[in-house]
Amino acid sequence: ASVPLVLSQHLSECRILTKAHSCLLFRSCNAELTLGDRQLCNFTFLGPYLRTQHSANDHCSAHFAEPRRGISCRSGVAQAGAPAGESRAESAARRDSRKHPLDKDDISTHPGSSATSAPDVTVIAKGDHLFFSESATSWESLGINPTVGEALQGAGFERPSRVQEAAIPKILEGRDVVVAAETGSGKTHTYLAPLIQVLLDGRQSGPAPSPATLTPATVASALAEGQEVRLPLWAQEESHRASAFVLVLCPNATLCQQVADMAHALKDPEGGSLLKIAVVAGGQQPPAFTPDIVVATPGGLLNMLYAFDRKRRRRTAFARDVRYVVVDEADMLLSGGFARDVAQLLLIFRQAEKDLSRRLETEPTAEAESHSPTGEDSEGASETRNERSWVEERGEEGAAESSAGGAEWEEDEREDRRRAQEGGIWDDDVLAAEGGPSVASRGGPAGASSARRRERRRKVWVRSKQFIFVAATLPDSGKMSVGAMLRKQFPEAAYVRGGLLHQHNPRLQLAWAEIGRENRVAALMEAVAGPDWQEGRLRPLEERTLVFANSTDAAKAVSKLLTSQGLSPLKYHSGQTPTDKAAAIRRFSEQGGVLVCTDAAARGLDVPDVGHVIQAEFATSAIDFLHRIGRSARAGRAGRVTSFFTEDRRDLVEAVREAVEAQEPVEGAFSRKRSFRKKFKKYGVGRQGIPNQSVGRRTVGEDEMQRAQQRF
Ligand SMILES: Nc1ncnc2c1ncn2[C@@H]1O[C@H](COP(=O)(O)OP(=O)(O)OP(=O)(O)O)[C@@H](O)[C@H]1O
Repeated sequence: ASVPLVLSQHLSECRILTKAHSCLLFRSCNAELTLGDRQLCNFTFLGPYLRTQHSANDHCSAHFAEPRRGISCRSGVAQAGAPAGESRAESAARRDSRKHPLDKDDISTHPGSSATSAPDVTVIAKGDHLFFSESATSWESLGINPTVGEALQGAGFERPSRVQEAAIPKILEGRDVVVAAETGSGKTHTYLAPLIQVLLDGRQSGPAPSPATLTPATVASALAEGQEVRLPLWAQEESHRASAFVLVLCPNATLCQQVADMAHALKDPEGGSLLKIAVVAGGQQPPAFTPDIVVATPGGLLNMLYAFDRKRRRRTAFARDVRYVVVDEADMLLSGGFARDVAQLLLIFRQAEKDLSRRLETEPTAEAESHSPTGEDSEGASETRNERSWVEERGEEGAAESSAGGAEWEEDEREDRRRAQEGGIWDDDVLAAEGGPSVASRGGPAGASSARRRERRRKVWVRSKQFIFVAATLPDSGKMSVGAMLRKQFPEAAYVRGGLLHQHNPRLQLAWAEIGRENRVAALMEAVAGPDWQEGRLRPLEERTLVFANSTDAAKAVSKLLTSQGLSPLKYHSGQTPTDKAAAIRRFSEQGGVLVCTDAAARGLDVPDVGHVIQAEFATSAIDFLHRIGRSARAGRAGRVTSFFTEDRRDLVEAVREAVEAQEPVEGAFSRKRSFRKKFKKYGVGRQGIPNQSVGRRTVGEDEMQRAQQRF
């Protein structure tokens, strides 16, 4: 069992590099570094890092003094990170010249997780369109334990997908990970499986490891080196391990429920769910139990955290106990209308980490019993786990409190939002001054003036939370792109990039047709119902069909049109209640047929065997195009797409089509929108009159039909 040891550029840090079983190594242990027969030093294994001040050369090996979990002894050959004799300036120049390897085509792993080495990026081979990993890859070989492995197999997942193969070991290492991979590649289980395992491990492991492994001295010296130190779950006090939970953020209630259902489907041998899962979306009350996984929309979560909570215990306990934060559909959640809410949440979580870090540097144990993420919860510190639970804050008591303390919480929320807006998670320099008042304890005018007195805070702190960002599209050009911001804010993150990221899936057959007002109804009906529809011979649809329109009105009009022709389409758009939307998805999954929808259904929705995606109106951006077509050909299946477009979308379609036909990423078209439409508006080209469309059968009045056509 040889484990390569990699020494970083300045030989101040060693990192154990293992492919398959890396997770098993991330236990507390002391080890020694030797050079030939000579012992160089003893060192402490801090999470994924080994730290030593000593230089070494090619013949270093690591010996673990304390066997853990069946690993008796492992050793390996060290490779110097920098060529012999290279000066600091030379190595810096070499580093700078390195391109971010997200663009590479072949499978390649770039080890190194410190800020001084190349980013760790795994790019799944471009030429390989398979969904599954090599047959030799098993869940076990990725570090998944038998409990979770059997649960995955029980859910029908015999072996990992390629994205799972690449990303699960990195997540198990406890590092921040960015997974950017094509639609339908299995990203949800990529984070669910390892995080469920880590939580189960945390619940089951025995007493906390000796505090000697993480003393203020070791922490301070590690931080003094200017490097990140991680405090993984295993290194924390048992009570904190027990209360740790996973948060998954998703853009809407449907996707929250879908993730929760996927987690629920992983069963223990008795048929029960492995963990307790709660969905927090919309105006829902917090769950009546203490969940292990919370799947939430940003707005729903903020509502829960800021309402009915006079003593702020819920927010404090939540920020302290959330140890794993997954941002699904990260490009959407970190930009546009969601950005403010998500930045505010991430700011609270990172502030909790920093406050804990401060305590670790001064207090004598691995985690101070009384640590308080936002520095405001002194009374909560001595409470037991159940008493501290954020769930306890729900219910009538909270509702009664709301009228008394409402203004205060609103003040808190305003302040947190202001900070998030000012720069928040995207600008560390505005984070709290060392030793200064906490985020949430600032408020009102006093808070504003203390904010002005903020000092520059050191950027290195003990990391106790793990952040995972997941996306099927990740715009990465320009300083303000989500990709660039993630690189800046999470410089140590490992990346996994799908081979077909931002590309059309070759298992999808694409058809394109420019339509005008005169032929659009016929074209749509033929695409949905087949060429015989004019003769009134409507056959039952053989494949699940999704029809996209660009607005709720257009979706209603298309739906009416299809109904008028004898079809019974289901609908999914933002004009419906959450219950109606959930019912539509359920029926579509169970019975098939046609679902007419807006982009509300474009992202993340996983309905098995959608055979045909029709764009009755072409997407307004290349990103939406990728998400829409990604509802088909999921998990290695095939599918087809019919895209209708009108003249005003011609340039966007051309840009997308060119990339698709060249089998290249469509990134170049990401910024193209409705330039033709804008031109039309600008130069005053009016709408054409709408000629009567002769359709095969009419069950609605002529006027109504005309209105429907006009909107579509
Ligand atoms: N290892 C596996 N074996 C078989 N099926 C799998 C496996 N992993 C995931 N799947 C299935 O693949 C489908 C797509 O998975 P998932 O929804 O996680 O994709 P995704 O990458 O998140 O897509 P999107 O970007 O569109 O959200 C799901 O039906 C899921 O159950």
